[in-house]
Amino acid sequence: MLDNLDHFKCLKRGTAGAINIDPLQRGGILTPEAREAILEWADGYSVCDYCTGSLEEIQTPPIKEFVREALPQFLEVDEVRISHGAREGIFAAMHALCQGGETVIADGNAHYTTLLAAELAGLKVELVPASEGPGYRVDPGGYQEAISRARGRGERVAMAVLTYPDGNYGNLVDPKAVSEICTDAGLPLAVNGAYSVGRMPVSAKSLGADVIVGSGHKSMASSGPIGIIGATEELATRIFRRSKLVPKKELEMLGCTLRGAGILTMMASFPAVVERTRRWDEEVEKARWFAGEMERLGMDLQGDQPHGHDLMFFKSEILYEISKTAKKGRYFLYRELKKRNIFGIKPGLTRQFKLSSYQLSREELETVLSAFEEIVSNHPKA
Ligand SMILES: Cc1ncc(COP(=O)(O)O)c(C=O)c1O
Repeated sequence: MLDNLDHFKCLKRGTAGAINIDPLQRGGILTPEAREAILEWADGYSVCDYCTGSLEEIQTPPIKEFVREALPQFLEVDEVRISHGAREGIFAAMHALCQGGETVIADGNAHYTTLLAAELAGLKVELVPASEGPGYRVDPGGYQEAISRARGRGERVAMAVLTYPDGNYGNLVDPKAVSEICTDAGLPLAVNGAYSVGRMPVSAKSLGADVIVGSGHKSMASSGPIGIIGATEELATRIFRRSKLVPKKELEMLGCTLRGAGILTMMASFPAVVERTRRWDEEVEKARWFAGEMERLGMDLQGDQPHGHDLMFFKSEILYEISKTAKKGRYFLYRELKKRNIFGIKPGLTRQFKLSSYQLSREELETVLSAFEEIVSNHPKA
C-alpha cells in the first residue's frame, strides 16, 4: 500500500460548474475573498505568527476585532468564541452549564448532534415531540409540558435547546415563545442556529437566546470545520471560564480552537455574509416560488406552509413510482440529475429528499425545475 500512493497527489472533486442543491453545502460555499484567504493561510498553524496567548487575542490577522467586536455586534450577544462547529458549541454549553445526570429539553426535530452532545455530557434528554407530517411542527407550549414531565419524574432540568430552523424540514419555531417558557422555568435557552446564523438576520437578544451557536461551514461561507458560540455575559463567564492550570487558556475551548485557514475564510467572507443576511426576504420568496413549481410537478413540500426557509423537504411518490421500473432503480434520480450537471440529492433517494435554493439564481433554479420536469415526463410510471 505505501509504495503506491500517487493517486493521493492530485485529488479532484469533480463538481466544478455544477449546480449544487445540497442544503448542507449551499451556505458554506466560499466567497472569492475566502478562496484567496485559504491559499494565503493554508499552512498548519498559520494564525499563530503573532500569538499572544489565546486565539481571540490575536491582532495580526485581526481575529481579536472579529471575535470580540464584529461577531458580538452581528449576533447581538455579549460574548462570542470560535468553535469547530455547531455541535461543539452545543456540547460546550451543555458541558459547562449542566451537571451529569441532569436533563436537557430539546425539540423533536433537533439534530442528532444535540443528542450526542447531551449523551457525551452525561445528560438525559426530554424531547418536545413534533406533530405528524406534513407539518412536523413543534409547538412552543410543548416545552412547558416537557419540563413538567421531566420534573414530575424528579429529574433536575438544566437547560433547553431549540433548533432554529431544524435541519430536516426548515421549520422555524417561535423562539421568543420558547424563551419565555424557559425564563419562567429558570432555564437557559440555547438556540442552534446552524441553518440560520449567516443566512438570515439573527439577534440572540431578539430571539431570547441565552446561548447561540452557528455553523461556519453550513451557513457562513467558511471552510470547515468551524462554528461560533455566543452567550450572555452571565453564562459566558461559565462557558468560557479559564483553566486553573493554564490561566491564559479557556478550558471548554481546550485553549485555542481554529488554528489555521478556517477562521480566515470566515473573516474574509464576513462582509458578504453580513450583506446577504439583509437580503433574506428574497431568499424566502425564491424558496416559496421554487416549492410551488415543484408541487406543480407532483412533489409535496413538507414542513411549514408557507415555507420560511431555503431548506426544503419534499415527498415524491411520483419519482418513487418511476424508480420501480427505471434503469438503475432508485439511483435513477441521482444519475439523471448528474447527467444535467445538478448534484446534491443523495444517491438512492426518490421518495423523499431535501434540497436548498439558497443563493441560487432564478435561472439556475429554472434549470433544476426543467430537469425535474423532463425526468418526470420522460419516464413511464410503474
Ligand atoms: C440543524 C443542525 N444542527 C447542527 C448541525 C451540525 O453542524 P456542525 O457540522 O457545524 O456541527 C447540523 C448539520 O447538518 C444541522 O443540520
